[in-house]
Amino acid sequence: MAVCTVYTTQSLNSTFTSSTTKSHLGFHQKHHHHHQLVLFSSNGKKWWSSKRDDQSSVANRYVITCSAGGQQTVVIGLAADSGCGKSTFMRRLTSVFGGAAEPPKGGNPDSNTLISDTTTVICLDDYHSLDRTGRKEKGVTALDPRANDFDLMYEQVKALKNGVAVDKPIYNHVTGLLDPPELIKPPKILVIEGLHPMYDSRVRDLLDFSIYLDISNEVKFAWKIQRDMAERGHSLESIKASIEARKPDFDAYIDPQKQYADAVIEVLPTKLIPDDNEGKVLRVRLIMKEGVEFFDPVYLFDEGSTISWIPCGRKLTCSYPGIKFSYGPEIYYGNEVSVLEMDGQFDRLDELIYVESHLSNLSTNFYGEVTQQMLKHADFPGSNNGTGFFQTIVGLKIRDLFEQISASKAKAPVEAAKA
Ligand SMILES: Nc1ncnc2c1ncn2[C@@H]1O[C@H](COP(=O)(O)OP(=O)(O)OP(=O)(O)O)[C@@H](O)[C@H]1O
Ligand SMILES: O=C(CO)[C@H](O)[C@H](O)COP(=O)(O)O
Repeated sequence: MAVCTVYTTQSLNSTFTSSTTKSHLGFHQKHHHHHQLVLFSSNGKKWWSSKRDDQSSVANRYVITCSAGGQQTVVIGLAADSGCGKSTFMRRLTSVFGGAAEPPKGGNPDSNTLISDTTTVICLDDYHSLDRTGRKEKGVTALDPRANDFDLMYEQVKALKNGVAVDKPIYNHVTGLLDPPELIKPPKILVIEGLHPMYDSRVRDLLDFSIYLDISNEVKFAWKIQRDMAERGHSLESIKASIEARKPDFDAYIDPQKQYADAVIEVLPTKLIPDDNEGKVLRVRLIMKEGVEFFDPVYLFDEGSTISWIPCGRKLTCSYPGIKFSYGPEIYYGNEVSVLEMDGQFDRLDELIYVESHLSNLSTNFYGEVTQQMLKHADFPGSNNGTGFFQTIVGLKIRDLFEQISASKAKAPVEAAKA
């Protein structure tokens, strides 16, 4: 991997590691008078230079192309409304790769970024262009595209995908302000999580795989109450008001992204208890798009058939209201999908191996890996139902996708380094 250092003609600005053929660096600097940027390799040789892109809406933006050879970052998008389980999902995903995910060492304590050996998770809230006061003054919510900088999001995700580090802004959820940027180096896997990973078509096209967590209104409300009332001391009225205030923009800008997702985890109230309004028992559907490169949907018993399965009995302990699985082909937003559904909850996680052994295409490295992951994180929310089960399965599919993409890149001829 080649190491490049970026200088302007005047002063040193940032260092980045490049591991790509054809990297593009979107460079953003506020106080800069010279209009040329020169990129040097680690041995001091001039690598490439670029004039300022005066057509760009962002001041002093430079686009640099350099050749260095090597592997690309795999980019995963995870979309969901706030409080819908993205952080929990991320913890399950990074655990599949081993090693803990932590905020950047020695950086801003309010950073939203999580880094582990293989993955870096960035939160798209960091691309809010309006801070809390700005949004209030303009009367827009954070879900409104006008409160977000999609140009910068696109430039930076593209740069990272091409192996170039970026100075990413930080939205501080404690103060509601935009903090000074943090350096993000290109990881093996970049996860962009937040409200709008699939909203802008340019960003969407950079994604190697996309996931939408679709939590039905009833369930979202139950979770919000549990967290914001119990853990954050909010009143029931204020929680209701905040959900209502967000709903029009959620419906307009967030929800439509699910049509683009390669996998959707849909969380609904159970059908096993008539007129249930407690929201404790869940019916969860894993909707998997057919024909996605490097992604083979999971199936139950027989691929492409329609199956209904009640596994409760001798090998799986079920208390009221039991567990019901379904599987089959469907059409979702005009696309062919396979849907695996689980209604109900597990009593004993160790018995999950019985269910796991009836599923195929799980992309496990060994027999029982899903069950092992579930047991490892038994204390995470959703571990006794389809939310945790399907999140774990999607985590394994992402690992498989990453391995397949890496293997296909390794086979491709490597372009010679330019320096
Ligand atoms: N699968 C689940 N089952 C039950 N409750 C859940 C589940 N996932 C999340 N929750 C509830 O929702 C809360 C928020 O979860 P999490 O922090 O993972 O969401 P988030 O989308 O990252 O939230 P935010 O964007 O606000 O940080 C949890 O504290 C928990 O109360
Ligand atoms: O929808 C959200 C995504 O997390 C937040 O509400 C948004 O980022 C604004 O944050 P805050 O409420 O802390 O100002």
